[in-house]
Amino acid sequence: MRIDVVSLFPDFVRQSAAIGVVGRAQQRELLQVETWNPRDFATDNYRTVDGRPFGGGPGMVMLIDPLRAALAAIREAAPEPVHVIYLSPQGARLTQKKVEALAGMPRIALICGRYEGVDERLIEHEVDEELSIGDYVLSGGELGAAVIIDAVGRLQEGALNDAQSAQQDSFSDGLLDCPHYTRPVHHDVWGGVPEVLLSGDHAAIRRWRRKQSLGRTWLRRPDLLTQRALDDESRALLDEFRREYTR
Ligand SMILES: Cc1cccc(C(=O)NCC2(NC(=O)c3cccc4nocc34)CCCC2)c1
Repeated sequence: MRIDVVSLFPDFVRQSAAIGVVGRAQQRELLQVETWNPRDFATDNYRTVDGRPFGGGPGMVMLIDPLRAALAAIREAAPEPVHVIYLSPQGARLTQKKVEALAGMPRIALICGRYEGVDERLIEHEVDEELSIGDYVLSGGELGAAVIIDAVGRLQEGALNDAQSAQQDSFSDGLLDCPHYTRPVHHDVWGGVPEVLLSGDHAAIRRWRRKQSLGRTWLRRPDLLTQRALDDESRALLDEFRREYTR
């Protein structure tokens, strides 16, 4: 999969995609991330990329033409069609379901806003969808691009090892993770590790972890539970957790 990113801060995007799982996916050519700076497509001597907003008011708006020229260069760089995403607080909230859809595409382009954003006509004529990583104020869309690159990159076939795949699967079935513990078995200040994890009874451990995931999801993110049906075993485990919890 190829991801092209349009950003005034290409180094940030490139460096964040060069580490860890995504960095290795790039080295193994499971993923290709290219960055494009609109400033390189500005035609005036000052390499202008922003303009004053019509209607007045504070701040600047990113100009259409440098962005449009960068997108044209992106399209020309490879034959496959490009799905163009503008990272924006006005976008639909990014979900794992959306990430999985994007991960199956041959190419996506990510446009990162700065200043007050981009000229609306660029969005109307060049953008296929707007996506948001959350409801808070950011300085630019680059963190959104980094999130998409990571979430989509790790889903490329062969990118994850078994441990990482297991972690991926646990959230992918829509639940929060269970608690994790490591040595020491007894900590002088914080006590011990749940006995079942030391028992070697792998069926009981699996059951305990599933019950913890269900219980923590119920306690902390009940909204995630309404989005998915639970099979009989999970329903029984959650009921058991809830009975113990309210005791
Ligand atoms: C709730 C709210 C209301 C109004 C403005 C803003 C705001 O933060 N405006 C600033 C910009 N924000 C983002 O790009 C951005 C922000 C948040 C999530 C995102 N997911 O992708 C890109 C995202 C837009 C132009 C430059 C940065 C936020």
